[in-house]
Amino acid sequence: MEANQRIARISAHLHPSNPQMEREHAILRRDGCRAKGGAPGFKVAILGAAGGIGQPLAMLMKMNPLVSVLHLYDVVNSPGVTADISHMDTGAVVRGFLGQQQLESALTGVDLVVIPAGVPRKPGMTRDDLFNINAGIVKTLCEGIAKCCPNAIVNLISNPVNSTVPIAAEVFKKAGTYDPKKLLGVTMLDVVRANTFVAEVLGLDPREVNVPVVGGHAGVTILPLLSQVKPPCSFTPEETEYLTKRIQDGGTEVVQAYAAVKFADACLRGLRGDAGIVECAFVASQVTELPFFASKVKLGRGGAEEVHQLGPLNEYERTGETGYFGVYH
Ligand SMILES: NC(=O)C1=CN([C@@H]2O[C@H](COP(=O)(O)OP(=O)(O)OC[C@H]3O[C@@H](n4cnc5c(N)ncnc54)[C@H](O)[C@@H]3O)[C@@H](O)[C@H]2O)C=CC1
Ligand SMILES: O=C([O-])CC(=O)C(=O)O
Repeated sequence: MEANQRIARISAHLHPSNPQMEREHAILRRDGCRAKGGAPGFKVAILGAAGGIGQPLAMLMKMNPLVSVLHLYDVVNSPGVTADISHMDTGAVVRGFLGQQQLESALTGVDLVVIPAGVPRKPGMTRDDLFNINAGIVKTLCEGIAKCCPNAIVNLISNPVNSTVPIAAEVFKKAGTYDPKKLLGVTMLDVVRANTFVAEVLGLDPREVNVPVVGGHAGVTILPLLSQVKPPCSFTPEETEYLTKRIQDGGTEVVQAYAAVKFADACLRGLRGDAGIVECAFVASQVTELPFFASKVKLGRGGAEEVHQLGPLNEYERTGETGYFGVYH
């Protein structure tokens, strides 16, 4: 009973109609994106914030000094997650939003929207098996974005990324708000994995390794460019085969929020105007004949301001067993 009352009090506190929240909101509105007591920064919304990716992502974003306001939206459990995260003694002000009737409040005035909402894979499933459920979820969330924060940068994590990004593009086109530079599918996890696995093989610190990963975010569409690893190095055919397969299949080993945070942080540094921010992402692209493709992009105030060419590919990458690039020379 007591616990229930406490939960009710917490929920009331976190509800956007709570007077204290209203006051906080008013302060935030007056100061633009400067949070109460915090440094100037960006307003970020996480949609699906109570999930396996959403919760650690929320925690890590609360620790990011570029974030002044953090909105945590989910259809379940967001009040409890918000209470937890909001007690962290870092600058960002945290607000919780629960259920579709609060989606618009969660999105209003936001600079960056990160979307890990939707169902994850169970053993034996491919990412494509998630399409039926996640397509509808992403559509609804993107309709909210088109209405409430049409200029925000969108980091789309929900799988299958190869399909949810084109769906989001169609929603934005229909609403007349589509800016291809601002819609980015998160493939950073492929890069993070590639850096780690390549560093293991080379006996290096993963932080010193950079492996571009291009294509898409499922199975053979994930193509690590092992010929372009920095620092420059070479691999035996067996190592190439092992690393390519391990990077492609990494999603069945583990899922993690770290990569989502790393990518969101890169987007925020781009928004701030930092120079030389280049990361891989799944974006609208003319690099191949496919309409969306992951490759290196330069992140700036406008989002993915430049989509880089793939650079020279070796024989394996062009025509290797994955066959993915067989048609692109
Ligand atoms: N792009 C990438 O690198 C990665 C993508 N993923 C994908 O991210 C998604 C989430 O994965 P997990 O966090 O592990 O799943 P999860 O099931 O733990 O969390 C998903 C969250 O989304 C929420 N949700 C469901 N419908 C919603 C809606 N209409 N609006 C807002 N929130 C909603 C759920 O309540 C839940 O809290 C999956 O589709 C997964 O495949 C996961 C890891 C990496
Ligand atoms: O594999 C999954 O289902 C989640 C994901 O996208 C990844 O870990 O790369």
